[in-house]
Amino acid sequence: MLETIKGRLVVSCQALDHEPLHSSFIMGKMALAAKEGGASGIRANSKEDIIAIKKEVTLPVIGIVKRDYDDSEVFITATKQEIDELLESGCEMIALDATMRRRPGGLTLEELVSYTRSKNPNVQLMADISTLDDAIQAEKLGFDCVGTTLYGYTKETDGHKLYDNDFAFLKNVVEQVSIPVIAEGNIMTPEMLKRAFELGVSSVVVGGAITRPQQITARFAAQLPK
Ligand SMILES: CC(=O)N[C@H](C=O)[C@@H](O)[C@H](O)[C@H](O)COP(=O)(O)O
Repeated sequence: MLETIKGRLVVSCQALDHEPLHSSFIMGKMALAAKEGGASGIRANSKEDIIAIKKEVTLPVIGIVKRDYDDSEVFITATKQEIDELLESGCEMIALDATMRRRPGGLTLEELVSYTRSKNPNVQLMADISTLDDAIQAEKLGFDCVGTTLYGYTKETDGHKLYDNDFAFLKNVVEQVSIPVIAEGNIMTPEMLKRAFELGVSSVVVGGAITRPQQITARFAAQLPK
């Protein structure tokens, strides 16, 4: 999958159960629309959505399962259960939280990587990181790529946006790791996508700016005359 999406756009088609477009059928059509618009890959949440998406497009899928656990802040592909669901979904790549935060049940990231590799060595692994240390650790653990997905979404990075200071964090990650870097998180415009590629990323994931109408509407509404 990494080769297929190199230099290309991945569209994240996700709507959680509290969002208006929450529906596997709708996410399938969203993926079809993204493909027609030029997407070379899809990022999707849950086995059900991935199966529905694969009925609509042949594009490769980065799969996650978002699930909250009482004993951990980790919610993206946190345990073996989510890995098993994604392996059943047929997605080409699995993305998992690769921060250093405690996982549910005390499972380590290394254990989860080994588990996944042992179950299906052909599925590529994407590390959703929030810090440079996460990225360096992910490379050491054998991830196929890192994504800046959680930058700004952890206690340590709260309040930051990927594009801050002309993508300073992204530049740092690209410089410090030798595996492909995928820019993901608050890529709001085509110009930002272009800038991310200029900084040397392998691919860019865009979600809300394309697939969350409530978010897009709010950005327009914010410009209404007072
Ligand atoms: C923090 C978190 O849960 N991010 C999720 C990761 O899968 C998605 O909700 C994002 O939409 C995706 O990362 C793309 O980012 P953006 O929607 O900003 O283009």
